[in-house]
Amino acid sequence: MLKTLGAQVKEFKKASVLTPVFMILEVIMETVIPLLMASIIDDGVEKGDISHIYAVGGWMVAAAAVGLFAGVMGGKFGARASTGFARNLREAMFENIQTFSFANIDKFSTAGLVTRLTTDVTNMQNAYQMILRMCMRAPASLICAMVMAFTINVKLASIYLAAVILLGTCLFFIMNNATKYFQQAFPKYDDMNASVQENVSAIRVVKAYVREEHEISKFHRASGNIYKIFVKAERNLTYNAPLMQFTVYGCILLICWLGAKMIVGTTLTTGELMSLLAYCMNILMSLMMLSMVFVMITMSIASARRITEVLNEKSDLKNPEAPLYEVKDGSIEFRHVDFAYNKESEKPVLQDITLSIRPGETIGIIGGTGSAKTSLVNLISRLYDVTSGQLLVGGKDVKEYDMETLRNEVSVVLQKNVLFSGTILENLRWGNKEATKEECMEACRMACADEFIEKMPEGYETHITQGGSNVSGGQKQRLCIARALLKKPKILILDDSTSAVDTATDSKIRRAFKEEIPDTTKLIIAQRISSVENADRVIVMEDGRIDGFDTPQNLLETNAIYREVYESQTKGGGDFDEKAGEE
Ligand SMILES: Nc1ncnc2c1ncn2[C@@H]1O[C@H](COP(=O)(O)OP(=O)(O)OP(=O)(O)O)[C@@H](O)[C@H]1O
Repeated sequence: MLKTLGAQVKEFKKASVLTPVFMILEVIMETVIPLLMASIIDDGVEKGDISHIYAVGGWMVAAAAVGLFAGVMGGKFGARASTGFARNLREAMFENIQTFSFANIDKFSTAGLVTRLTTDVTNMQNAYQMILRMCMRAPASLICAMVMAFTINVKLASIYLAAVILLGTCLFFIMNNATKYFQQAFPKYDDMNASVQENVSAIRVVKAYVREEHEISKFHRASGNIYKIFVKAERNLTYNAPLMQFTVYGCILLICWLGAKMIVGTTLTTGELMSLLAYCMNILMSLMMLSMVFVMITMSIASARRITEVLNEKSDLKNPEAPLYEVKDGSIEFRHVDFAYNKESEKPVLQDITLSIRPGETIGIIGGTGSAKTSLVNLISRLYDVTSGQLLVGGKDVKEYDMETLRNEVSVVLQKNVLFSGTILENLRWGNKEATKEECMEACRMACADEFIEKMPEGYETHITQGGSNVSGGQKQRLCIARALLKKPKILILDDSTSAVDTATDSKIRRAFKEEIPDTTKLIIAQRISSVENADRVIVMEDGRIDGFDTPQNLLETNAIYREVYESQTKGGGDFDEKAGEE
């Protein structure tokens, strides 16, 4: 953990070293000042020596100025190192997250990653700043003040020692108890962020189902859990300040009482008594600082652990050592492929899949909900790896390709497609940043997106809001298809990507594919039989297995599921699940 986090501080090594150095310099000045003050009182004020007051007073001002300078510089370097550390952590985490496979993301959950990138990093930033500024300063100040107190008067200094031991022990138990609660708060932040994220991304569904009250109470629960934890933690911390004050005043009273007696007995001077009182404050302030550092460190351990988990997470999809950078063609072959999301699960989602697809073929894939159609196509671009068996693209195992090369050749229009905030043109160029406007328009024409884009007042410069909420479902799907086409892939996968497009436009798109990208292998997952009936062959999926793989005409004669769905949809117009479920 330390090695991983240490790598992110390297850049700020100088600032990380200079901060404690300046803080110690500040402590030295803080220790010297009461001594000078004692000299002013004993040798200047009491003896009426004005020149001594001026001379020592000058040194005192100089020491205070050096202390001020050291404090400011320490603060400045500390802030630079801690904010830089936080920036590096955020960026390193974000970069590593970009390498994550779907399985890695599933492991952490999106909300969990957001909390780690925000709350946990801020926590580490505060802790690091505190550590740099206080970790050396507080013990140094405590030790210096204690040594000075003992040099002045052993008897009175022993009172400090007793107070430090007593107060230190109390603070340790209080802070330890509070920290326990602080550590519990982070997983609760994950829950709250998950609730916010889910609500915001599904706000339309929430409104459509009038579930605002339900969502509010769900959020209140998540937020309330954090509140409860903090109340418990803070309840512990409320003892700190009164306990400190009580000890400080107690010590001052005792020192004044005993000190006054000693002054009368001439075993102590007034100046020494004043320095002792100043050291009393230094000692107790250092204790307070140490207890805060203790809380920050223990709290940050939980965050550090959560951040390190993300930084050390390696994508379970590895690029081969000597990768292939060229995919020969769009042929696909599954050889006895099994696949499970959870390796420990008893039954794989895909079982013994064996099939072969020729380059340029149009393959329809149909099957009931959960029959593993998406899981099947996700393996082709290595969004997940097969659990057993082998998957070949262009005659080579997908694991032999450079991942970027493979994914550039396999274009997937996901079921849950996403548009980003930006113009239509910018969104299209996500598929290929080099694409000219003409190429974008050509792709839109093929995806039948040109008609509605040209009707928009700003055409291709129309701004899309986040998530594509200002375009209709069908328009969004067509834009996503155009974006996928711009990659000019050897394999194009449409995962239920025309479900919101009317049947006439759907067939127009498929015709354009056949005529204009004949060499591209097309895999079309669909619920509508009309979307696959002109395919070269159709895969019928049933419960993670292939129930049939043939031309639509042959399937009509040989495959009961296909025939039933065909008949029900052409005669009755129902969808796949309704009819398959009636079997
Ligand atoms: N990320 C995941 N983690 C664990 N299980 C998953 C995951 N995604 C899908 N599954 C499970 O795998 C099975 C197949 O899901 P898949 O999405 O491949 O089916 P599908 O045929 O595409 O369904 P649909 O037509 O509804 O999209 C389902 O039982 C589903 O619960």
